[in-house]
Amino acid sequence: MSTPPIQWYPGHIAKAERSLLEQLKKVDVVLEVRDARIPIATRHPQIGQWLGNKERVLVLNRMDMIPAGVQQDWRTWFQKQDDTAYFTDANHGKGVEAVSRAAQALGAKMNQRRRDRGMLPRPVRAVVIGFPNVGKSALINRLLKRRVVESARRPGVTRQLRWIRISDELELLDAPGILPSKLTNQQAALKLAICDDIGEAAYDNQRVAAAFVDLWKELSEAAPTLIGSGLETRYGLSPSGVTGETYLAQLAEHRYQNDVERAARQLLNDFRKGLLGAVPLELPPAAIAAEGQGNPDERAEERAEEKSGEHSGAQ
Ligand SMILES: Nc1nc2c(ncn2[C@@H]2O[C@H](COP(=O)(O)OP(=O)(O)OP(=O)(O)O)[C@@H](O)[C@H]2O)c(=O)[nH]1
Repeated sequence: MSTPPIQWYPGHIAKAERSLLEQLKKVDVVLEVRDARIPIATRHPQIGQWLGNKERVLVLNRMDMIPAGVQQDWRTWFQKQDDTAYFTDANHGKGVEAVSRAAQALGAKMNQRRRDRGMLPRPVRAVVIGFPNVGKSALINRLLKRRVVESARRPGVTRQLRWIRISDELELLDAPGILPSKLTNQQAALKLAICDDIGEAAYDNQRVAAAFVDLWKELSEAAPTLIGSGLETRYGLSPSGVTGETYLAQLAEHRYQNDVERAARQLLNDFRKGLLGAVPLELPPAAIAAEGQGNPDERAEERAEEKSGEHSGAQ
């Protein structure tokens, strides 16, 4: 039997979960950050259970990495699930003010409840959580309007704990909570790996890059105008009619002296840097429907998965 494409280090996963649970104990509100390119895969299946009754604000970061029309379709899709998605570009501070206002509004609600019970109001305590590398530190720095947390390209750089006051109504833990990236859903895990949101895990670049091309093709068939022709434009090679594995071999032959590993790394890096265009790896049903294509069964499955997860915790 061949090895699975992604392998996690059990010690790292257990440690991430322990420190996340510690952080969650201290807060009233959770700012859950997901990657706008993969808003479904970056929803941890256990999130509802971890959040319990805590209020949460849903942030879809890296909005600059998907087309504006797809953002709008996701917004509508989340609204239909009785949820509100706040899109941000934490690198440039876009959309961050709205996230701050949403967290403070939840704080006002909390203080009303405190007053009703004869207690004094206090600032709401919040923490930013999400998978590795989704932009948590960048978002914290933007919320605080200064740099308190290291934001780096390598996953897994954030540590230690302090409260930082954003306003009279809101305090933030300066260290984000990192969601353990171990997922039983291999397709979702592959998307995390493609987007570099997987943290301390070992994976086979060539299998991940081939899976990326296969996914690209699948999405191109469902929504050609949204995915675009970034692969062909950048490498002079079209993925149509070949498997991801063959595409990678052709790319290696065409550009990298048959070095398939180098081709795989380059392909993944180019995507992660946005050099293949603003390409979403998951699409809301409306985006697919607008192009009159797609796989309705898969969409229904995604909807059901999101719904059951969002409602399993008392949110
Ligand atoms: N294009 C784009 N890049 C972003 C955005 N937000 C963060 N980044 C970049 O993504 C990388 C990771 O950002 P971080 O803020 O360190 O992510 P993190 O979630 O704190 O990462 P860990 O500490 O590894 O869990 C950095 O290179 C950021 O500059 C965004 O909205 N758009």
